[in-house]
Amino acid sequence: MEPVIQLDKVKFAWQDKAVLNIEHWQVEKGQKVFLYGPSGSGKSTLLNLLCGILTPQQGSISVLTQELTRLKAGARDRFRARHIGVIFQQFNLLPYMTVRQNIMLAAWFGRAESAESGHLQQITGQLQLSNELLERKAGELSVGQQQRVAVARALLNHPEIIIADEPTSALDSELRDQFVDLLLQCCEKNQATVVFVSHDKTLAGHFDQQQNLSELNNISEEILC
Ligand SMILES: Nc1ncnc2c1ncn2[C@@H]1O[C@H](COP(=O)(O)OP(=O)(O)OP(=O)(O)O)[C@@H](O)[C@H]1O
Repeated sequence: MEPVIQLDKVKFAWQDKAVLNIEHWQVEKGQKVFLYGPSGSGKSTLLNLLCGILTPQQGSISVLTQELTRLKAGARDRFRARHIGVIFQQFNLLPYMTVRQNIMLAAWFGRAESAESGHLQQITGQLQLSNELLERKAGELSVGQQQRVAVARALLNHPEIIIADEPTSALDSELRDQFVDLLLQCCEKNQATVVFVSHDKTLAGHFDQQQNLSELNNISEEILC
């Protein structure tokens, strides 16, 4: 199996506070990884490193065989736009824009075919987003609808990797399970590898691999807290 994400000897500190020290970690193509750990253990920091939003002070982060630490900030942004779909905790939708406009924002930096309307229809169909809903302002949607829009935007460029940071925390447990099922089904159809972060260990069973960040990270929890 080929790794789509590989970290070696990665060290990251916020100012002088060490947060991550990871000897080796890899995620293989098509894997659906549930990454968990206590609050403050560095989950969001790790996701930001995988996306190239942050860079480590030491070590190597290879994504789809591209060494991210060798790219300048602009090149990392372009790489993320083409290859990684990110779903943020707060969804980051623009409330005054329509659902269609919010989703199509991803096409701006992405692949040319993402801007084709047939492609948009295919993604919105998978996520049960109706044509009527596409024309509504994002700020008028329920949390569950916003979540599906955030997934549609993340999938629009057919990314090889989906990274999701606690996207279920605002939902009750039944909706949470439904959302994770739908997300994983869509990722499967699009053959995307998934790294999903959550505190909520009841979701772990949906995934084929569980990774406790505290076991991966060679920094003691007393230092982190
Ligand atoms: N922008 C920042 N500046 C300084 N320190 C930061 C910053 N962001 C995070 N940290 C610190 O880094 C550590 C890890 O934070 P991080 O947000 O990655 O943890 P987390 O596991 O995602 O937490 P949570 O589950 O609560 O979201 C914490 O000690 C936090 O205070």
